Amino acid sequence: MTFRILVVDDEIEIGEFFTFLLEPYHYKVTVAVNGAQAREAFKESYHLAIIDLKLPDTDGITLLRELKSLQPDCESIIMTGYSTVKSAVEAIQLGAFDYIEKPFSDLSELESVISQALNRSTVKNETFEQGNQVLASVGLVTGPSEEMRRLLLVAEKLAKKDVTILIRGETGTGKDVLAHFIHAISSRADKPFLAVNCGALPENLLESELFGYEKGAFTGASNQKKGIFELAHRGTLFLDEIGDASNSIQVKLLRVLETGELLRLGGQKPIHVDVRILAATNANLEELMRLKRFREDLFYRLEVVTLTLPPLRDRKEDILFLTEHFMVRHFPPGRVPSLSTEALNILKSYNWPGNIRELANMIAKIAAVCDSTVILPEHLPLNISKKGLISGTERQPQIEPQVKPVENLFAEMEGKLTNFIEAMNFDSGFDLPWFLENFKQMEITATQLIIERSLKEAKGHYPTAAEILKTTPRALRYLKKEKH
Ligand SMILES: Nc1ncnc2c1ncn2[C@@H]1O[C@H](COP(=O)(O)OP(=O)(O)OP(=O)(O)O)[C@@H](O)[C@H]1O
Repeated sequence: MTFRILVVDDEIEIGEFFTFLLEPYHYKVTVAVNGAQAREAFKESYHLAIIDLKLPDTDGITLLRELKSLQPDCESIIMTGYSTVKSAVEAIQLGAFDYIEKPFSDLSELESVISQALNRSTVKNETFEQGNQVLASVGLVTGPSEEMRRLLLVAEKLAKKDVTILIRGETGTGKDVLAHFIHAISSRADKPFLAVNCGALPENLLESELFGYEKGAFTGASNQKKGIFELAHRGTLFLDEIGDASNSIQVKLLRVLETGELLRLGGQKPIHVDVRILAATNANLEELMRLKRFREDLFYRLEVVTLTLPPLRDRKEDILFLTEHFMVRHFPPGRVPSLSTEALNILKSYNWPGNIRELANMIAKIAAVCDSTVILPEHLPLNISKKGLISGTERQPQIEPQVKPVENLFAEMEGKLTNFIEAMNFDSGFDLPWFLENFKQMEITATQLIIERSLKEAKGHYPTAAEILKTTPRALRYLKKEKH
């Protein structure tokens, strides 16, 4: 079979190059040097189109769209330079098979991408198989949600490219598991994957954790220690909660990202590191940049490509799948219950501020107390069944709240707390009484903040404030005095 290939690039040499590269395979290569010629060429049918993103009279994305609508079976590969990687990702989302970066440094890789694209129907299944196995090995479950499927497809393509990826999404949407997936499917899979939570450690500890230190760099530095960047050499480093990194850490991170070199604390000699960076955040980095709390230069370095995980409330079709997965995980084997339609409907109408983490925790709690063979609405926690039922039975459209519901606070705090506690060092013990005492202090602070807020709303009028807080003026005065 003779494959017909269309190459669209304004550099004549590129067209000549592909003709030279592909003719020995007896492929028929047609070259177009601009959009007009490409559109003329679209009158013929092709098995594959290799399209440059930047063209004098149009752009590759527009051509790709037109080609997809005229010849849906024609595969496409996008050619891009470093500055246009973002558009290449958009092309993959539009259904392009892959993107290749110019200048071409590895001809065998180029040939391999082309032959994979030409054999897509068979290769597609293999890639999917591989993707599925890796998904299972990192514990990433997904259901029929089209948005997740597309995101994972793009993640899988990008995983192989070594580009820096910024993973965004609300707390508990699976940023951490997605980072594991990207590493596990990348060419670095057999090298280390190390993660550091930029919000969990005080600045000086984070700095020595990331960059290491030389002997004598500070009191207590009795030995030289490698930082996590060095330990992740040739592997992947996952910078979680990047929005929480201090300014000085941001400056140092930027230096490593720009130069590929770091200095240990107290060190003089730059150390070269080859690390693929994945970063994650649930913070509004644009807002942090506006407030000058996040550096723009670091932001643009990190978000070469952004993958945004949808909140669970926007992928309700996955709820059944995820719930069943967590039931299998948390219930004893042979005693995994089924989920009643009523309970499922409630889960689908709840808005899941803590996303998949909240769903997983809920199932774990049910598993601890319930030995029914069917999960019914009464087995669900009250806060979920009440909210779910209201929006479910009244069939109200799910309107995104303009103001944050208090459940979001708890879900976000639980997320932070889980990450923080996972990152803590228990080597020298843990002072639980001190910890609990501080926690009580937090309760006092929260109470005062809420009282102040309600008094502000009530313009200082205690009875109104008490009404807002569903308490009595007397109790309010008492709390205000007592908890100071
Ligand atoms: N697609 C998924 N399949 C199975 N489990 C998942 C999935 N996504 C998330 N989880 C589970 O939900 C919990 C939270 O996931 P993860 O830590 O990746 O979220 P996150 O977005 O990084 O949260 P945070 O912003 O709070 O750090 C974990 O227990 C994880 O195993």
